[in-house]
Amino acid sequence: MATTVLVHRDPPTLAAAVAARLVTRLVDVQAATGRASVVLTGGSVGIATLGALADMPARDAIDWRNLDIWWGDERFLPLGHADRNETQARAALLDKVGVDPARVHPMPASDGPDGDDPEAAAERYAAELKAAARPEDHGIAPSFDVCLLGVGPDGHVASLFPEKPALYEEVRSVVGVRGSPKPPPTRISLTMPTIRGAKEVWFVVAGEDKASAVHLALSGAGPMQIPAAGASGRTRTLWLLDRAAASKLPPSLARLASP
Ligand SMILES: O=C1O[C@H](COP(=O)(O)O)[C@@H](O)[C@H](O)[C@H]1O
Repeated sequence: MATTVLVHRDPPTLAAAVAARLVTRLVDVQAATGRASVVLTGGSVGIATLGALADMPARDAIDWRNLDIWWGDERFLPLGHADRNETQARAALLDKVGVDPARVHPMPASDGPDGDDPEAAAERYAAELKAAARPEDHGIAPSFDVCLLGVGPDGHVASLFPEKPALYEEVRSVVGVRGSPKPPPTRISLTMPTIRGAKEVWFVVAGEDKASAVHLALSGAGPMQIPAAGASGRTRTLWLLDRAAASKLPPSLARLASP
């Protein structure tokens, strides 16, 4: 499995580069198979990437109606809440392109059918993933074509935080998370085995406050301390960084993509 680190000048350049890369990858997969799937991330650079994609004429090359859209994690809040990753993704991109609503798979909200019960909501999402998994996926969730992941300053990915029980989950594809160190405290997250089932994992990370976590993840830190260290794609893992996030990496590891 190949790991590549690419460094871009600044957050807007990074967001535009990831958006362009996403167009190419999804178009290629759709040309080969007629469909594609992507897992979205929330967070600053994750949403900026969706905004950059919305602004890009090349977005029309994607067959939006044959794209399944999933989320890596969600803040467990009422539907339409401004802090939900879903709300932000819809505003930045999904409301502007011709997605098939049946193929957009938001994680449940805290005012949904399971009420304020994140574990039940996680089970509901797990059932949706299982129903979408095909025999060739060899698992209880689809083998996503691209899984986008932000990384927190503490090294968290999705809503898998250092040393928290969700990180140790080996069986379930989705878990409810309580007591998140980053607000809001209640969340839903894909588990590490589900993330690792993706064909490609792309970390998208900007900012100096992430530099230590990025360095530790890429220099052999344990995944219980730095969750990002435990996430990888089955065929490819890409670290897409801005200069500040890459500032603690040895030059031998990081290739400057936009000088
Ligand atoms: O809360 C979350 O944070 C992480 C990282 O966000 P960032 O703003 O530090 O880039 C994000 O990946 C996750 O989806 C989100 O729920």
